[in-house]
This record gives sequence, structure tokens and C-alpha cells, in this order.
Amino acid sequence: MKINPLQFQQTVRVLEKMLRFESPADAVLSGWFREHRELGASDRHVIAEASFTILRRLETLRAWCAPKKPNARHLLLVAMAKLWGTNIKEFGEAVNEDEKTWLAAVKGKAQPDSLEARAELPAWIIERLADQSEEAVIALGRALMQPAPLDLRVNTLKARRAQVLDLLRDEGFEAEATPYSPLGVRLAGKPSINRHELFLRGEIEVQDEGSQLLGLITGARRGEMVVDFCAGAGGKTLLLGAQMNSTGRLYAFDVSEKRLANLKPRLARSGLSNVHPTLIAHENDVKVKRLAGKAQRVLVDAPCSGLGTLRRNPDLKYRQSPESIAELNVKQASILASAARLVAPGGRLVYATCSLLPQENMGIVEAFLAAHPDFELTPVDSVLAEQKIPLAVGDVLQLNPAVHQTDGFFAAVLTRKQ
Ligand SMILES: C[S@@+](CC[C@H](N)C(=O)[O-])C[C@H]1O[C@@H](n2cnc3c(N)ncnc32)[C@H](O)[C@@H]1O
Repeated sequence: MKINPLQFQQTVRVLEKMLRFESPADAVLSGWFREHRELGASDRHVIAEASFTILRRLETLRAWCAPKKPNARHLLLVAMAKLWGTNIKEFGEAVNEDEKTWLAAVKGKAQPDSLEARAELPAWIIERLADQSEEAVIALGRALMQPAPLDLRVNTLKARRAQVLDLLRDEGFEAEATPYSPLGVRLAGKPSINRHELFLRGEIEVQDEGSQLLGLITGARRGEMVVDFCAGAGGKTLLLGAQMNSTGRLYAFDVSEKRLANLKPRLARSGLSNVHPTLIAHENDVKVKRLAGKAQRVLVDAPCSGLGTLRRNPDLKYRQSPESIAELNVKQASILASAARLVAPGGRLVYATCSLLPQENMGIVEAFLAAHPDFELTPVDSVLAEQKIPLAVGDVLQLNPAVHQTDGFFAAVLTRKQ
């Protein structure tokens, strides 16, 4: 990557903000671009690429800089020298003689051989993946460094996947059917799609294939009462509503007014009329209690570390910590226990996260099952087969970006005994 002096200076300033890890890196970047409207499209592209690459490769970059504790400027200089092949001479007057000597020494260093650097994951995350081999952790970490593709979901209320694929290909998009989700389309090259007529007409939505699978294994059917307990802006709600063919009742609960507000325009495009967005104060809200024992399907897409989405949010590995995971665990257990009360006898409860950590996944499910003998684990393979999804994963779904090319989602299907 080539970077000019203006882009260099701007990247350092953006990175300084990102490296405080106080707010999401993509929010820092969009805020910066809003404040600096003078930056052109190519400047923005370079600043975004450079800063996100540095976040993705931070373990390696820091190891190369050691024993120096690098600041944003050092990290960018080393990324230029080591990752993008800039010669020391090319830095010209941007660096002083001491920095040139230091950079020349760094340039001669080999690839760091710590597991943290090879997997580009901090030590505390690696410790929590101890059930996986070193090779698996490295493969996972490397897959998480790749930018995610753009996946779409076809809204079956309005369109068929074959038609959408034909139309997109006719327009020159490189579009493929996703391998597992029967509703998914994968586009190469991350084109901007949100002004496309298919999007504006509500025939497609942007949704990672893994997220589609979580919705599909909920198994919502026509005429049922279904609750999406942590609906957010409705990524999965919209899929559930389409699976129900806009019949029955689909409650979209969330504690965030802002997120539910973001669901509204998506709902309007989707053509669904069976969705009831419902703001709740907390998981034990009286609105939740009123539906006790009434829902055939309840999806708990729990608040989680998001570590399965590092392809999109590489800063999360530094914004989360063992302490934040422990706090999330308390919340996850409490939400799952409360949501379980809604499930009708024989009904289905799906617990899902976009985390890779057993502590947020199987750990929560095992504790739930131990405390709720009226629920049992239904092997997800049988549910995937029922949905005609060509994937065999065992008892629970753990999607791995290195294996499935999706974000790292987890899901367990729990059935309330009759
Ligand atoms: C992983 S996100 C949901 C994403 C959404 N299902 C989708 O597919 O787009 C988790 C959501 O849980 C919500 N949440 C947090 N605490 C909650 C609670 N106590 N009860 C219900 N929802 C909660 C958050 O506001 C957030 O929107």
C-alpha cells in the first residue's frame, strides 16, 4: 500500500483515537470522516485500510517494535516498512536519523514466533481457546484477519434466490449462492448495495450467512407465536418473519430504543406485518412475564463479546477483557433463564452468540440445563437436517470463519419437555 504525507498524518491521528479502545473503531473512523469532509474518496480508503490493517496485525507489529512500546506513529511506520514493503529511503524527511536506524533494525527482524503473533490474538483470548490445538487457533486467528465477504439474504416474501442471482449476475456482480443457507447470496468485492433496487424494494437484506443459519434453526413456522428476545435492529427478526410468511405473531424485544428504531425502516422495506417491536426495560420486564408459556419459538441472540466478528471489528479483541466477559456471562445467564419462561411445552429455545469463547457459549448452556430440568438439548444436526441445510456439526452449532467462511457464531437448540 502507498501512503502520501497527508494520509500518513491523518492515519496516525485516527489510530491514536482507535488505540484508546474507548469506542468502536468503525465509529471512530466514521466520526473522523464526518469531521474531515475535505478528505477525498481515495484518502478515506487508504486511511481506513491502513488503520484497520494495523488493528488486525497489532500483536505482530508490537512484537516487531519490542522492547519499544510503540505509539500510533511507530506502528504505522513499522506497518509500512514490514507489511507494505516501503524502503527506508522512501520515508525521506518524514522520519529522523534515529527513527531510520530503528526502522532498519526492525526491517531485519524475522516473523515473531509467539502464538499470539501467529494467531494475531491476545494472550487472554488464546487461554480461553485452550480446548483447541495450536494449529486450529492459528487457522482461526488468520481467518479472523481476513475481511468478511458481503452476504445477502433473499426475502422469501418478495423474491426467490435464483431470480436474485440471475439479476445480479446480469448486472455484472460476481454473485454466488451461499453454501449452507438456502436464502443466501455472496457477493465478491464488497460492492455497495444499499442503493440497489433489490435492496430498496426489500427483496434482499445484508446478513452474514452464519446469522441466517441461526434464524433458520429457530424453525419459525406460519401461524406461530415467536419471540426474538434480543432483536436489536432485527437482522434475525426479518428472517423469522419471512419464515412465518408474515403470519402469526413475532415479538421483537430489546432494551435498546435506538436499535429497535433502526429495525423500523427495515421492517417497512420487508413487507412484513406480523412483527411487534417491543421495548423492554430488562429481561424480567412485566411485558415478558405476560407471554409466559405461550411461545412456540424463542430466539435469544444474547449480548456477547462479539469476538466471532473480528473480521469486521478487529478492535474488539482489545476492547473486551476477562472482566467484561465475566460481566456478560451474568447477563447472558439471566436473559436465557428469563426468556425460557416464554417457551410453551414442546417449544424451542435457541441460545445464540457471535462469540468463539466456550465460556459464553457451552458454559452458559450447560449451567442453564443443570438448573432447568424441564429443558433438553436437541442435537443441532437434526435441526439442520430438518431445515435441509447441508452441514453436520454435532450437538451444537459453532461456526468457524476458518472452516465455514462465516462469522464465528454459536447456537444451541433447547426443547421444553412436554
Ligand atoms: C447480538 S445483539 C442482537 C442482534 C440482532 N439479533 C440481530 O440479528 O441483528 C444483542 C442485543 O441484545 C440486546 N440486549 C441487551 N440486554 C438485553 C436484555 N436484558 N433483554 C433483551 N435484550 C437485551 C442489545 O440491546 C442488543 O441489541
